[in-house]
Amino acid sequence: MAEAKVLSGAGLRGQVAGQTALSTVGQAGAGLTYRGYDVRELAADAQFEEVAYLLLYGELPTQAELADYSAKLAKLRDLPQALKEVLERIPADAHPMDVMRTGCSFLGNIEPEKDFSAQRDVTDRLLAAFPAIMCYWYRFSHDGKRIDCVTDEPTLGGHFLHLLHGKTPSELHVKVMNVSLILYAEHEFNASTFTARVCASTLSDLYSCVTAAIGSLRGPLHGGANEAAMEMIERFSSAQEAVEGTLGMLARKDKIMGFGHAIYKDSDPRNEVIKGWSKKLADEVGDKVLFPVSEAIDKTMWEQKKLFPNADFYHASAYHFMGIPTKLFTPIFVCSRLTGWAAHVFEQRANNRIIRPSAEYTGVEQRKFVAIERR
Ligand SMILES: CC(=O)SCCNC(=O)CCNC(=O)[C@H](O)C(C)(C)COP(=O)(O)OP(=O)(O)OC[C@H]1O[C@@H](n2cnc3c(N)ncnc32)[C@H](O)[C@@H]1OP(=O)(O)O
Ligand SMILES: O=C([O-])CC(=O)C(=O)O
Repeated sequence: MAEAKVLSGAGLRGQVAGQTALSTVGQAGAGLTYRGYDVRELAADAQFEEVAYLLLYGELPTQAELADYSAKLAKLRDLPQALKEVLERIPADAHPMDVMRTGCSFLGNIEPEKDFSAQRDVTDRLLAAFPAIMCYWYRFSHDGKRIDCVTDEPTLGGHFLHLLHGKTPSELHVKVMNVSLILYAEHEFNASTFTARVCASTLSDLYSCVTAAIGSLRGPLHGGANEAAMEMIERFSSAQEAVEGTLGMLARKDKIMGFGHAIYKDSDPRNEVIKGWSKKLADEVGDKVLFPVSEAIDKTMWEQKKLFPNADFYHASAYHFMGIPTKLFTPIFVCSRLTGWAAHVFEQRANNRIIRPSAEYTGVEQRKFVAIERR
């Protein structure tokens, strides 16, 4: 059974900043649960839409509820013309996380959350529209193509892959996208979720909370690590090179992206799941480099530093094997984590007090003002 990490020091580490009934992270036993369910069981047997429903509506749906929910999301996939026009103005070299931030924020202008009773409908709209926001911009700016934002794919993961590649995805790829969206959905008081809750605590609107959270997820110490991990893995052309390169990075005290965790002590339960799927995809494409390189880095990090891959590390190769461009990795995280962010906003609103911690002052003592001509 995994041991709990001793949490203390800067970054509010180990301090309880609020309550949640949504997930447990790093507790002995399961490691990660969503409303009491082990994430590994959800990833093995559930559909992402079921997990979204669980987080947003409180319980797993029945067959009929899931069918209604999936039909509701399918109807909300298309983008308003005004949003398409905004996306067309964003250059190809923009960062896709900035595109997601703008897309979310702009939708908040034209379809605002009028009052908090609309919070679930706004969330469902964003959940359905995010894949198209990402892919409409990507395909227009990179291929000069105005794609149809509606597909007949039954799942959000399949819908995303279809929009990106312009064709029906394979069953294996739909399965892996589904697993990935489940693994990334919720993670207690991580930096982006805490950002969303701070914003919610001022009684701001849901679009503002999500826009703020996207900004926090973008950084390489958080969601941006999946992209950064891919860039590192691609630098090596063999396992031997990867071992030498990793030793060099450690000697230079570089941060190795996709390793370590603020809460987990010796493993991230999401890693074994996505690593298994990455291996299946590696076999499917006949990969002889990326997966062995990833494993060599993984082994070296454990031997040298007792640092383990987090959820992001093997997501990099898994996404790559499905032909997803590296710069879209973190936006996929947004499509999934929206569910956790929104569920936390609902929780914060249901029992709110403005989040306003104190600071320890380290500046100069109080002193007399000196008029400008005497300075
Ligand atoms: C989905 C997610 O957001 S998962 C996180 C994704 N982020 C990454 O993968 C970025 C790389 N990892 C990191 O930067 C860190 O491990 C974080 C940000 C995830 C957690 O940070 P912390 O809670 O401060 O880490 P922790 O307290 O366990 O660090 C212990 C020591 O290991 C080092 N360390 C931790 N992770 C790494 C790493 N990936 N590479 C090299 N050294 C590391 C720290 O620098 C620290 O060393 P020190 O004591 O000499 O300062
Ligand atoms: O919990 C964290 O600090 C980061 C993380 O793994 C996540 O948000 O999924």
